[in-house]
Amino acid sequence: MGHIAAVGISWSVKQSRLLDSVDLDAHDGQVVGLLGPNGSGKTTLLRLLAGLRRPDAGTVHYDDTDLRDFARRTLARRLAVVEQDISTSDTLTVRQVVELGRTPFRGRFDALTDADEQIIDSALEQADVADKQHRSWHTLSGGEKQRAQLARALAQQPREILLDEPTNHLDIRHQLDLLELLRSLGVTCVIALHDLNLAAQYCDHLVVLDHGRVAAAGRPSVVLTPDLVRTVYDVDALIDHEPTTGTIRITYRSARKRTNSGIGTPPVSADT
Ligand SMILES: Nc1ncnc2c1ncn2[C@@H]1O[C@H](COP(=O)(O)OP(=O)(O)OP(=O)(O)O)[C@@H](O)[C@H]1O
Repeated sequence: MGHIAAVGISWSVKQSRLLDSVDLDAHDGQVVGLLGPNGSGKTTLLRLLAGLRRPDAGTVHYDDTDLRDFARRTLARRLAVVEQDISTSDTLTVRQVVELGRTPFRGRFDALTDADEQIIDSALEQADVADKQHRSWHTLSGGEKQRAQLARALAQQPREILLDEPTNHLDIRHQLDLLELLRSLGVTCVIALHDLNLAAQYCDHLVVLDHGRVAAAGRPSVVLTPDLVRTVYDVDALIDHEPTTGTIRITYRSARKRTNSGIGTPPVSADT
């Protein structure tokens, strides 16, 4: 369960092609990082994977089922989406927001069951917002809202989760907590990320977009090369392995420094 396969996805607005023949494969329980500079097409691709937009070409399958064949409610019973723009009614409490995660499993006028309440309690705990559950949504900080949205997604007990930069408001402790939690769930995840080091540390597989095309895809150790970082991000980087864990480690160096002094070479003083 939980295989996402997108093949040959293209999408255009007016004359501009925002995605061009993009493939993305997320196997059961894999954490797939979606990387790329601002405007490279990450959010657009996630929206197409979520069925919020229809591709002009290509297909998306969840296990053996074409996304186009899912009833909305059936899809919502397996797929959770954590979007970047958090638009939730200000009048709700945090717990009420998280309760929304149970909507696909309830009749319109059904009360929450004890089992629902337990799932909600557990989601609030996992996302570390249990102590905020009775607060009004609008009183939360950006990072707390982001964690509460994660709790709502977890309350869906999804097989797959799509997350658009879920760590951008989080302090480092909560960034690590979130990625470790996602890894431990065994749920298939596609996560748009900007932090290449976190991607290297927590993702099984990476897809790097550049101007709407896949620039590279594969294991982090294969994908994250100085060449890739230079070509896609226009940044010079030193890439080595963290000595204790062996994880890929990226140290950024600006292109200007390289031009002046060369990578890894200290600037030459005028009087030497
Ligand atoms: N509806 C639209 N009409 C016109 N252009 C659009 C539309 N939606 C997205 N774009 C453009 O498509 C490109 C890709 O946008 P997208 O939001 O997918 O990028 P992203 O990789 O998620 O960027 P970021 O890292 O900044 O969040 C951008 O140049 C954006 O301006």
